[in-house]
Amino acid sequence: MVLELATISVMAGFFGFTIFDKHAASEAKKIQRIAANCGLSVRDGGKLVTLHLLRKTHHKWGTEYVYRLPLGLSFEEVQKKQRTIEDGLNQKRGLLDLSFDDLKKIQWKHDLLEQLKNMMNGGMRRKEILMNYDGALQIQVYKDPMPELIPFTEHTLQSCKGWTVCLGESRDAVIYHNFESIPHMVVAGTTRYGKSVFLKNTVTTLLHNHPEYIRFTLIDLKGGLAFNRFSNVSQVLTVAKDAQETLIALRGIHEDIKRQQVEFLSKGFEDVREAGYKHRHFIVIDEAAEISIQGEPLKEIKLIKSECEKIIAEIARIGGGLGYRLIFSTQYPTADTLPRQVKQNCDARLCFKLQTDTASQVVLDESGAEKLPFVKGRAIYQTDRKYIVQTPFIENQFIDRIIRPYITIKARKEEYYEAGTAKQTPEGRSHTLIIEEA
Ligand SMILES: Nc1ncnc2c1ncn2[C@@H]1O[C@H](COP(=O)(O)OP(=O)(O)OP(=O)(O)O)[C@@H](O)[C@H]1O
Repeated sequence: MVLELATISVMAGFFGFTIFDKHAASEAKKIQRIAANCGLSVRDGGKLVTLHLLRKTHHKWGTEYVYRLPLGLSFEEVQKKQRTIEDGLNQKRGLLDLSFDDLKKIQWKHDLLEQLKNMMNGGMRRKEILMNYDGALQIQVYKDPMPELIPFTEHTLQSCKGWTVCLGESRDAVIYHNFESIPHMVVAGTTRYGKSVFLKNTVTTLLHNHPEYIRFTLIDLKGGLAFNRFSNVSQVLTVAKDAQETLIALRGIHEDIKRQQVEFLSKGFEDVREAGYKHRHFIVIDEAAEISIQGEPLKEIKLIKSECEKIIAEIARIGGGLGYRLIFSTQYPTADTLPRQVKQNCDARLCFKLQTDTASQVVLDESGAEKLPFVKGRAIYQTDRKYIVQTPFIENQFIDRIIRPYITIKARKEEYYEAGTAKQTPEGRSHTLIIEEA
């Protein structure tokens, strides 16, 4: 350390300045300067005013700056410039801009000039920022970027208590979602950013932790590939691969919900907890846009999809208290593919990178998901609070090892769920796919 400090001083002398120059622009001022330069200012009494620093707090992860916004400037406008502020903070215009933290990252045995040059170009460990607003603008500047890969391990599995699943690591904590507190979830994100992997994390965790009480209906409208490995798990009632199979499965669930509702009413139970029911039925839909009626040219399929949408909305609306859990995943979030009733009743949202601010608004009611970095597994988890998480990556071999004890070779699902013919379901129900115009 002494040697390092000495080297810094020698270098400082070499470059003809003092690194810890108290006149060096502070990060707080730099943010104000960037804000003013990129138009985050308003004219007030003939003067241009921008963010006004209220306080700053140092944390072990970095620094939080709290600013007052001038009247006439909204948080939304500031959010649009998040990337500009982040880029500005990572730009080193001169050695004066290097902080002590930057210098601590230097590897003294390697080419110093090369590393300094790299730092000046914003290279090495890039700083990231997160913005929030609660009457004042909070900008958290993180010293280090988040990890880009968090493996899903035995420890991840063991750490999930009750009906929780691990959503990943945020800046300073491991974040879990509890399906007992918030029964339904929307998962959204552009293709190849981690939705299916998260759904597999969830199914594996819940199966491992509650094999005696869990039931799954897996609706895999991307060809059945993602959930195929779960199809012979005895707790999986069906893996539906198209609109017809989905409707048959959903009708069965709908009948159960209605029956259970009547039973609860007659017995005076408010919900599953009061009734002491330990079973939970998870309905996981991967690529829900495939059952949206929007753009469906075939009349018969349109009727099927329309009924699917109605039942899904009903599950979201009344299923929670009866032990049903909906996970609704889509890569195309629009007002059509994410029905209002589903959105309103899904109080948890996990949103991977999206392409546009509009798509982010549909899922989160605010922009932000389009600004996530191009990192697979990076997502915004939103309930009444908001976190940025790196979701754990689960290997297929790991899943196979965990689910092996629950696999039974069942008769092919088509025997139960053949479209157009009445057959017995694994639960002994009889279903005929008759489509009627509403
Ligand atoms: N949490 C993660 N951490 C690191 N890499 C991940 C993570 N999740 C996914 N990936 C990588 O991204 C790839 C695509 O992930 P996934 O299949 O989950 O995407 P998706 O969002 O479901 O895409 P699509 O909508 O096209 O099906 C994976 O094969 C894996 O390589």
